[in-house]
Amino acid sequence: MADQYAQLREDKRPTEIPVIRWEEPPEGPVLVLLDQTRLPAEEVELVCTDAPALVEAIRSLAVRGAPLLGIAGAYGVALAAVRGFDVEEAARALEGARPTAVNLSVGVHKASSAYRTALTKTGDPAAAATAALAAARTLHQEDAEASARMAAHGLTLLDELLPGGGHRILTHCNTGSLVSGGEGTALAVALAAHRAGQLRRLWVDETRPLLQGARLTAYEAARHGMAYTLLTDNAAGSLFAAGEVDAVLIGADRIAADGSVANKVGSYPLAVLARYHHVPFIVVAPLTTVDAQTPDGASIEVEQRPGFEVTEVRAPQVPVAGAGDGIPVAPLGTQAYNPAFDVTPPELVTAIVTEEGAVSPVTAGALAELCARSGRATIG
Ligand SMILES: CSC[C@@H](O)[C@@H](O)C(=O)COP(=O)(O)O
Repeated sequence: MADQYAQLREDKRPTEIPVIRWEEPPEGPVLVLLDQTRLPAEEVELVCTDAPALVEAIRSLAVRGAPLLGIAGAYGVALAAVRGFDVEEAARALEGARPTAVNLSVGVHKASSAYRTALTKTGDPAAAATAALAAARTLHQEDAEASARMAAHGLTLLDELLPGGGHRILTHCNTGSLVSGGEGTALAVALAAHRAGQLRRLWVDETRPLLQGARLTAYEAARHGMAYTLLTDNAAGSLFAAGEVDAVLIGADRIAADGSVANKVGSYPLAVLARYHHVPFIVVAPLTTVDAQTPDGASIEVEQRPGFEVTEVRAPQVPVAGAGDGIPVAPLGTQAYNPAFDVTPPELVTAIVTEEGAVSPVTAGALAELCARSGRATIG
């Protein structure tokens, strides 16, 4: 037990982290996921043979983070199609697995509409399943490309906003390779700054209650050799007050048409702190995260998670299970408030960086224009 993290301290493993892949063993196609609930203690893979297994993996956060949820949702539809299950039923279950990240429904819709179109055209379920899988693969590839472009645009923006270099960047939750077909969103920008010799320090919020910052972002930062320091979420205020933060970089689960940003709970307080301390607050997200159908922040559904995630703690090496399986840190029967996300209004966001460039200041019109320019005329 004492030395289970030794390898992580001296991490020399490749920086690329395989988080999701489609495999076709003789027993039939499967979706293989890196189980993120077990990180950083161990790298364990989960093999999904049907959509219900994937729905469970999504709910338990074995697979998580907005862009990856989209990719997983698309592969989940393909899995149901290839294995001959009811595709519409699988699509509904996958889409409903978590409510806030719009990418999940985008991914599910892309694969299921490819399936329906091919089925109408050919009448052949096998050809339709092939089309659904192709749509999932395309989304996976497009996300990798978007990730690289966001990193480049984000780095340019940082250079403009902070011309002196030597950035000290604060980030929240996990937004790297673990959530993406590529190197992620906000963390991809920090990584680009690191590679350019511009990152002095990555401040990593631990991100209570499920510790995506401590378990996952620190894990990724260590693998990349970034200079990082972990802090408790409530230490951020004193860090700003000490003048130690040059910029905040976060991802997003859903961006409403007015530019309101839903992201991991704790993002909004960081935006307030950043405004008070005159520090840029930058959101990095692919255009698949912009949701034209949701007009404003108040219309975003925020996922409420079970109270035991707050009233108990558990070690990452213990598989996630239900209430009562962790170590209690509150009296039995304590009620917990456990929203998974919060919403930051557009006026607190300095810029939204997408694969098509940055929007700053953040307005409904500027976002709509960016989406229209990219061919995603879904806004408005
Ligand atoms: C690019 S990732 C952006 C968000 O999905 C990320 O910051 C986040 O909040 C993830 O939450 P999670 O509950 O771990 O899925």
